[in-house]
Amino acid sequence: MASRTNPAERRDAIARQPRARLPTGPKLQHIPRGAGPLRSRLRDSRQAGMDHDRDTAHQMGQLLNRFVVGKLPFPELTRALAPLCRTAEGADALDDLLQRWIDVQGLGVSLAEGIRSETLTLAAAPPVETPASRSAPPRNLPGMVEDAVLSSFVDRFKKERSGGNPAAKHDTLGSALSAYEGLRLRRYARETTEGAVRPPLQTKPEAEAQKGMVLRDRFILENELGRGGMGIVYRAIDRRRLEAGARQPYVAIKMLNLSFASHPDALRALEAETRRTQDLADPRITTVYDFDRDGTHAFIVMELLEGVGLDRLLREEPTFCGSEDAQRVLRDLMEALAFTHSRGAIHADLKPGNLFLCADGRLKVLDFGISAVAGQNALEEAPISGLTPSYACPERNEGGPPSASDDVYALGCLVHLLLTGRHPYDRMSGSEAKAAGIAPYELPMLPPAARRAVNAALSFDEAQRPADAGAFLAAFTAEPENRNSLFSFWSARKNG
Ligand SMILES: Nc1ncnc2c1ncn2[C@@H]1O[C@H](COP(=O)(O)OP(=O)(O)OP(=O)(O)O)[C@@H](O)[C@H]1O
Repeated sequence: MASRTNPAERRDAIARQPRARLPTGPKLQHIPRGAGPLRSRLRDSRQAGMDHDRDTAHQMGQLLNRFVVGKLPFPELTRALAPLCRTAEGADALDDLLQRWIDVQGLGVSLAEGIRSETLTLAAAPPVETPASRSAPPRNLPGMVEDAVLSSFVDRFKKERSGGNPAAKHDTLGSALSAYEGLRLRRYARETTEGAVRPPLQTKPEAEAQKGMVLRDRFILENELGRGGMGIVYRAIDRRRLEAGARQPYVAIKMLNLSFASHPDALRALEAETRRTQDLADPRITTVYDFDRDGTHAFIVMELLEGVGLDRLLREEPTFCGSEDAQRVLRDLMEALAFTHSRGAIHADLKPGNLFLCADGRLKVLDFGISAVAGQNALEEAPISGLTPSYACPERNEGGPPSASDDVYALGCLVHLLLTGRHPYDRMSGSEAKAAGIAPYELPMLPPAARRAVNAALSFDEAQRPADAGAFLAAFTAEPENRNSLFSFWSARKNG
């Protein structure tokens, strides 16, 4: 096996690369409007002894404080800060204040940048003259009404859900959303016949999620972590946690594609699924805190993971495959799946992209059960990506409902990938591999029982596969050398 020096360190380095870290270096200086990112600026133009107007700084501090505790929305914060930043001293004071919040309060750099750039842009604009326009919200009225109506549906739904029959409650939300969608359609139809331009029904460009956006007056989107088939994942500050003095005020928010807003069935099923995931209290399963809506935005709030996705890790560090860390990932995955299958929960889209290696070496499984929703007949039109063909068994490729045995097939693929770096069927989908009549590669490093278990897991015939991950784990660890320590045979063979 290729020699590897400190894989954990290299992994940590990969995990660290793209992440915005809070600056620990020297303080930042004021630079002219429109110049580069906050953290990259130097302070060499700051005059020694230069002091900001104390009142201005105090006023700014109060505004920022109210924003962070959720009493002042982002647009109002920047509108209130802008007049204070029309002079170079004012802009300097804002920089100092933001820097202090970054250093002392843990305010995210990108959020600080967002506040700064929006404030300075507003400050550069000609002063607004009329009181009416000063207080006017930036958004159009129909959009606000729509957001308010949709929010009220969800609020009512949540209230009802907390005391009654779950089926009836879901129906309430579904029918309310459908009725509202119908009303919108009729309104647009009327406007069109009256000669007005028909706006798009599902997506409003101004409603796209972006950093700095505040959801439910609580979650502030800080920066994008990545994109998937269902939407965009953001790192966000949870003001409630911040107010409560939580050590970790950050969460991850998956903003679902805007098209979800017009699929009440999909939303309902997804919400039910995320609630089920909340019951899977297992440290290896990513914790889902909530499913919520704000206006046309539907989103899932999860624990924020620090580390690296396995898909990226395998791309950037191929020598990870076969390492003892990779074996540990496999063991954790097998045990996590055995646990969830024993609770009747299936994943239905296991793949490297849904496995996350935390900075402390722990495995976390993402998106549990979400893809299973896509398999339900009622959701044929749902905007959910569903499954990943090269990790899906033939019957699932052919549209069959998800089952624990699908996860076992994907697990077989992941054993190959993590031990050898190769997909057992050269990334073909289950159906393609079956049609081609090929067999999986051999895994000579495994003891015979474990090898048989993996081959059975990769069978194209569902009846030949272990029924669930518990059965797979039992077969995989059938030999005594495996049973004590799942992969002790590996180091024994390496050293032998
Ligand atoms: N809770 C989280 N904490 C930190 N990063 C996350 C979290 N959830 C997802 N991510 C990251 O966000 C990115 C997008 O995740 P997402 O689950 O949407 O993508 P995916 O699984 O590749 O897509 P698909 O929905 O098509 O399966 C990935 O890089 C993932 O590692």
